[in-house]
Amino acid sequence: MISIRNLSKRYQNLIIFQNVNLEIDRGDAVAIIGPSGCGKSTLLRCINGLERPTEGEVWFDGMNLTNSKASLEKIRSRMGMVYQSFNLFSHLNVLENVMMAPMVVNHIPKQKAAQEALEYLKLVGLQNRSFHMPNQLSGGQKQRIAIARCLAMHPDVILFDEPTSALDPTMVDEVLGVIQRLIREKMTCVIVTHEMEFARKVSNKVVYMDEMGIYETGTPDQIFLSPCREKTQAFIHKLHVFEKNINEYNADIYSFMSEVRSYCSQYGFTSKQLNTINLIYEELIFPLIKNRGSQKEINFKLRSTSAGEKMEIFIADENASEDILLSSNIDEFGVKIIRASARKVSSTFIENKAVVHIEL
Ligand SMILES: Nc1ncnc2c1ncn2[C@@H]1O[C@H](COP(=O)(O)OP(=O)(O)OP(=O)(O)O)[C@@H](O)[C@H]1O
Repeated sequence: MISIRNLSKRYQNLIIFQNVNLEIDRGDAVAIIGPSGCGKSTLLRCINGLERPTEGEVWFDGMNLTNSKASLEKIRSRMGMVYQSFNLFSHLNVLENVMMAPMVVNHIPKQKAAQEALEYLKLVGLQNRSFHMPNQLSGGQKQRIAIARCLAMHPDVILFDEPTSALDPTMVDEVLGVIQRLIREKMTCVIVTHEMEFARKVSNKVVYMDEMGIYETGTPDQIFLSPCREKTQAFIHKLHVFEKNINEYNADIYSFMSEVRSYCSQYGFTSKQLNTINLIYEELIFPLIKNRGSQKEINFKLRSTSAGEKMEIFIADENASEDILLSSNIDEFGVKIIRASARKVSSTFIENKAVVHIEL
């Protein structure tokens, strides 16, 4: 239905995303998630032609939207958009807000437009507010009116741009409930959202954006239960990371431990865990650096979940083979103490680097 091909967007020298490819089929509910500022809303605006992509194409039912000959107005009427900020006409009542576009754009006679508008207001549970003005409604009600207004144009797909971000938390569910109903009724929906639980529950495709593009896509189970890539994992599990490249010039245990200590106190590490990190530095990292005899670095990464239930260390060395990291180059006794202090120690090879993984 919608095919996004090699789409890129830049503002002057600022690359927002590049080489985005995505297929959206009829009946899909696609959730677009990712950190703030990664370009989710910009991608949505490029899909419906509100924003012109720098490169690439968006195809909608066989029509190339990026081709200037395409009638954007005609296409937009089949592609509804619901914004964070509702965008209702403040001088029109609820019914008139919903009737407006069908009458003006599709030339539907007034009586028929009113009849249909009432149906859609009923669908979003607000038929008894038809003659209210927007300023008499709560945020959640305004957003449901915005959805009714969108439905009145009989769109083939609805793009939701953070539909609940501007709402008081008590009103989020009433709006998500309406969207969920549309999805159940097989309306094709693309939803940019920060509501992870909702995305997981209602979508059939999840797109995680990061690093100037689509970083990982999958089913909700793939993305939320077992994401493959590191940044997706960090985002989903709300991981905090402390990272440092250590070489022979900055291998100073006092400054290293002072940085680690301030990170650890922020994220609730125990003093026993802190002692283990100190030990790891002395018995594992420092001997490795000493034996390096070059300017090569060792990457140290401390990672923890926000709830503090998992705390891990990754030590990556691109020069060492897997076994060297944990045996021959370093003092066996030191490794034994580390093993005794940590929950789990293992080593693997990732992207040509030997990596020791220690769970504290
Ligand atoms: N007209 C513009 N000119 C320059 N930069 C822009 C413009 N519009 C957006 N940006 C930048 O593009 C980046 C992506 O913005 P966008 O709103 O698409 O991100 P987002 O992922 O939807 O963020 P959020 O989740 O916070 O809404 C941001 O850094 C933003 O500042």
